[in-house]
Amino acid sequence: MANSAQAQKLVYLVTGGCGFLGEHVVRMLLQQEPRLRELRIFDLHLGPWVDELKTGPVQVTAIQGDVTQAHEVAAAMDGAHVVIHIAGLVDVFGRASPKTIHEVNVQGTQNVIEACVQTGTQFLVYTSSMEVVGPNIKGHPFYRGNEDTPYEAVHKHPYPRSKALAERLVLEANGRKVRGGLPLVTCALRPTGIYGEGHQIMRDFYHQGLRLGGRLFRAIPTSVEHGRVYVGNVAWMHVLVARELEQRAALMGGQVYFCYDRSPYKSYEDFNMEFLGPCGLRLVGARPLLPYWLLVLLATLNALLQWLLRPLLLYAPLLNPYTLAVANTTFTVSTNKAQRHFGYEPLFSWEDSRTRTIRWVQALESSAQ
Ligand SMILES: NC(=O)c1ccc[n+]([C@@H]2O[C@H](COP(=O)([O-])OP(=O)(O)OC[C@H]3O[C@@H](n4cnc5c(N)ncnc54)[C@H](O)[C@@H]3O)[C@@H](O)[C@H]2O)c1
Ligand SMILES: CC(C)[C@@H](O)CC[C@@H](C)[C@H]1CC[C@H]2[C@@H]3[C@H](O)C=C4C[C@@H](O)CC[C@]4(C)[C@H]3CC[C@]12C
Repeated sequence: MANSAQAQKLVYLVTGGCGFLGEHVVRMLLQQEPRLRELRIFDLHLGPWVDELKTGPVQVTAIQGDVTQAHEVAAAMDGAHVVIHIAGLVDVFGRASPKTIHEVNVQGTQNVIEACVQTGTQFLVYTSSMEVVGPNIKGHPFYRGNEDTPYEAVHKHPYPRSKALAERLVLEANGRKVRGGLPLVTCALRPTGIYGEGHQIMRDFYHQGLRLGGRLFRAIPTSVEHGRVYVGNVAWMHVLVARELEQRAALMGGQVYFCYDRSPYKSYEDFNMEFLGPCGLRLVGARPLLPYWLLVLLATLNALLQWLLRPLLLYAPLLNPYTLAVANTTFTVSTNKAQRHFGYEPLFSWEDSRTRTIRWVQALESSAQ
């Protein structure tokens, strides 16, 4: 989109801008936000691709930093009009300690909020998660619910707990006075399971299938629906919210929005096969090949092994008691709150999202050969 000089006046800060979702948000901002003068990409691990972005009309500033370090966040925030806070430890596999997950996801978010107040940044978009809601520890299904659907959100696992605490901090900060006396306007976006180019778990499933002779073995009943949303549509919703938050502060401030598109409702495994099937993998079994009690036993053994091996090496398989429980609990959303509040419509159709993801997996195939 042509950037006229007078329109380019805003400075955006994206934390976690080099991650799976972050990279898509960064690229979407450069394509779709004409008011951008400077885009600051703040991440613990900067990607080499960031340098390629520095040739355009928008000033792209890569900042290697840690959201747990308040002074680093404040320095990156100084002069920014909007912050999109994506950085987080997405760990349900026991790779990081509960303390570290809390430090990054909760304290890191608090540092972002305080940096907004100190520096005068007035608009904060937070990437929350469906897991703030559920599935809960009781395994209650959430069937095509929306932002107002009653549900007992009870968490024990460090990751969902941290996302729920962080989201609450963000929503409670809405209306606080920032430097200069204006109110902080915040909102939180809750993606369900994101898929698309760069999704590490999809990559893991693909490589697992290659190792097993092109086969994956069904573990989850086909009847269990799991909400999924294409990364490009999640990125688009972030861009749109960041753009509309100023004009619609009274309506959007302090609100949560599920991220959704027209991706079909399926079991987690059947949904993955939409992309892995065309790339030569086969899902064996019309129903789970093992009884649920045996899967629970195997998941528990994995957790025990992880604990025993931790002093020697990191053993973090996909199957553990938490991932099995989540995979086995229906959690889908059906809402139009984002459309009603700020005119969101998915930018990518299901067919386009599927094609783009298949092409990405196929590229993995060629790089694996
Ligand atoms: N992937 C999903 O299915 C999904 C679904 C819902 C919500 N989310 C949320 O979206 C956000 C991004 O998730 P993702 O899947 O892109 O994960 P990711 O791990 O690919 O990206 C996270 C990014 O944050 C950075 N980061 C981690 N710790 C940091 C720190 N201390 N300081 C600065 N940067 C740090 C990482 O380097 C990485 O680039 C997370 O907040 C996650 O909770 C993800
Ligand atoms: C080994 C089998 C049981 C296999 O089917 C396990 C799948 C399991 C690894 C995934 C099933 C559901 C996923 C989670 C869901 O998509 C939502 C999430 C919220 C987001 O904030 C972070 C990622 C995740 C927790 C996601 C992680 C993988 C699953 C548990």
